[in-house]
Amino acid sequence: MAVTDGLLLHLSEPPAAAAAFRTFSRPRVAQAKRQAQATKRKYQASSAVPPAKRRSRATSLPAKKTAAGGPRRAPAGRAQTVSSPRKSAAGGRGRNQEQKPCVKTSSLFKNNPEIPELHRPVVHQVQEKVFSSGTFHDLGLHPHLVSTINTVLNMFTMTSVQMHSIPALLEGKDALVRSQTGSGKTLAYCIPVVQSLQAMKTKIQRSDGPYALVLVPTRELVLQSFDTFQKLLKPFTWIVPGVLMGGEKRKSEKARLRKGINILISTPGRLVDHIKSTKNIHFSRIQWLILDEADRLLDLGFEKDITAILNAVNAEGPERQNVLLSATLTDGVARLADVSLNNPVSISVAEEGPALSNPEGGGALDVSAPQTGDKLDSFAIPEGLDQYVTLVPSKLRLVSLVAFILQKCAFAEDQKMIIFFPSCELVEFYYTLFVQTLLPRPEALAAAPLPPGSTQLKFLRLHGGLEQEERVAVFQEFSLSQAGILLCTDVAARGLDLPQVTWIVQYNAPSSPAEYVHRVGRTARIGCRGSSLLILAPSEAEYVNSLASHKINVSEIKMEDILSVLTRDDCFPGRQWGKQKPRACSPQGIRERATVLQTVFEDYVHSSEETVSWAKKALQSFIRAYTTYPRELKHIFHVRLLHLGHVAKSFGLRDAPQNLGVSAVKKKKATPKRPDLRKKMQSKQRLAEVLRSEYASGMEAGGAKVAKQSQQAGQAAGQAARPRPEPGLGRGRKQKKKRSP
Ligand SMILES: Nc1ncnc2c1ncn2[C@@H]1O[C@H](COP(=O)(O)OP(=O)(O)OP(=O)(O)O)[C@@H](O)[C@H]1O
Repeated sequence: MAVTDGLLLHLSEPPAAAAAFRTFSRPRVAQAKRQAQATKRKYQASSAVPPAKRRSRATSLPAKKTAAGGPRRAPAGRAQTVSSPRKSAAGGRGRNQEQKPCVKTSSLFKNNPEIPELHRPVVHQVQEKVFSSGTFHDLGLHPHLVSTINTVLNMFTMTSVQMHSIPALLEGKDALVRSQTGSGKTLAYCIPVVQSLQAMKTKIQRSDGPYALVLVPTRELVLQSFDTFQKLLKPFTWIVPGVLMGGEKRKSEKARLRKGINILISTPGRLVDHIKSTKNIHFSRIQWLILDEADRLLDLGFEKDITAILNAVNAEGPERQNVLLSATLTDGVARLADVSLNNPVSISVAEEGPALSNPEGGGALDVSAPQTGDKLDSFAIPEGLDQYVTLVPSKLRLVSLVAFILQKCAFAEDQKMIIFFPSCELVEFYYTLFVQTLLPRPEALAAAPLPPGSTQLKFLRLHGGLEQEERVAVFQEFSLSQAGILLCTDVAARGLDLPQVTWIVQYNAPSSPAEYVHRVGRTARIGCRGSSLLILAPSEAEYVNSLASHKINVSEIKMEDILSVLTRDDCFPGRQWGKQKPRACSPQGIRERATVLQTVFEDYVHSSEETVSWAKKALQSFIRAYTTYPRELKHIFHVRLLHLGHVAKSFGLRDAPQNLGVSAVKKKKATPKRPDLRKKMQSKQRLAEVLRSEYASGMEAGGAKVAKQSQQAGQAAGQAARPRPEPGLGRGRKQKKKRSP
């Protein structure tokens, strides 16, 4: 296994950060010449320090001793309580660095791969007009419902998707609804459901049980949809909405089901659990079946559960209306809908091309039979969304991310950023690392308050491995916050309506263009502006073309522009940057400070064996996630293309762990006779496992969920050869009496 270009420095004074600064500030004429000639970008130029191995022996000290001591800081607030290792370590905005006699730092800017020029094709994004010219008054709804929409929700004008969906659904049609993220699809189905149920001739009784069943992929979405129904139902108190979702006590859910729920909102896994184990659940009066985020619900991770639910509903239920909604209803879903819905209308607000004609009508409406083909492969992107990509060598990924956080959140007020990671373990790792190294201790803050114009960073994290209570608390805290940085998995990618998010950062590329669209769709909602940044390694640059083939346009931000914030002395208050001032914004100054920052992370990670092994596990999780990219993206994201030593740097590890790649290789050797089939199965199985664990029903026992999940994920590869369950909807359709999606 390749080892990173480690560099050992023996220093008594000044402290570690300053030491790194000095090391990297030597004049390098030869190098400058090389730089001028090279086709490489200037930030990849090597440092002229001697190779690590030549210098290391005499100066090496065990990593543990090199870490700065100091009292441990109690993290502020509930959401910052973490279970990860938290030994005293270097770092922390404001932490004293003076104790460090010796530090091993690394040449971040050496031996990096060339950053290619990004020739991105310019494509015309599909766009939609968010608002229509119609008002809720125009729909002929119950006057109390209209006044609730106006006074409680403070909404008057309909969005385009609402203007077209609500009348169609009120006419009793099945529908496939596709419109961009943040365009108001939730109300597009909630309003017709409430209008139709309140108008029933025989007044609904609570004990009647469910009339409407709404399925969504995550618990947060359950709560969000429930909240909307609750508000709309204010004047119609006899109609009772209720939720079933993982993480809650099954007993109390059973009691609620016994009392009666008329509009039942649930995640698939939890509902299946109740179908199997609860006597009081029945679907004999179901009139509405809504699948929000339908493409996610119908894909690999949920097939089985949805099949079980459809079988249960079809067995009992009368004729009902079915509605599928998503910003990314794909070809497969449309075909499926074509054969399984009853004469459905397809409502799509999207319009091809840059200009929006038909401003009066609320965007081009396509109410037709479900479409297939190219049109469905291109997803509408909110007009107010500015999308960026940056190419960053693996070694520099961590410092670049942190520089970006500092640039966007430390010097501007009211910045809300969501950062997507590929697994729970990665979220936990970076969350703890950032809380431990980037936040000032309270006593440091008291002694030296933040410089004027800079903002205290606040980190939160959300993923499927957290206890339900904490998930709800984090979701609410981030929703209500004016500012903050939410580190999360794709559990937050779908449907979440978190107000005023200004930046979406993707630390890894998502596994499909649809997931990309949903992730970036957490900002620029309902006509607002927002921005997104996708971080790619140089070897992953081609992903930009893949996005372009789905009509997604991204502009490049150069890594050096991101790193340049580090030359601000106030960007990392309390940190000793060294006695010399860096040459303002010079490439050399940027390199020095990036190295200082990297040293902070490496010191923390190498402060104990426990933290090292924790970082290794996070790295392992990253690699595991990397193997789950689908076949069509494997030529871009293949684990063999990763330089593990360089990737290790982005986990604060100085060297690549020796045995990490081996497991993957070993598994390949245990190949059955059909490698083509086996490979396909393996990656699909892994993806399914990841999805299942991420969107789990929450029925598993409480306790150390994060640890349990990582263990499960660890087993996923071992289960790779297990046959995939039968595709659920096909089976469901055969067994169904009438119609089902
Ligand atoms: N007619 C309207 N006028 C003003 N605001 C609205 C209107 N309809 C919905 N909204 C608001 O727009 C935001 C986005 O709505 P919603 O979450 O339903 O979008 P969505 O299309 O379901 O997005 P996603 O595809 O991401 O799930 C919400 O805050 C909602 O309250």
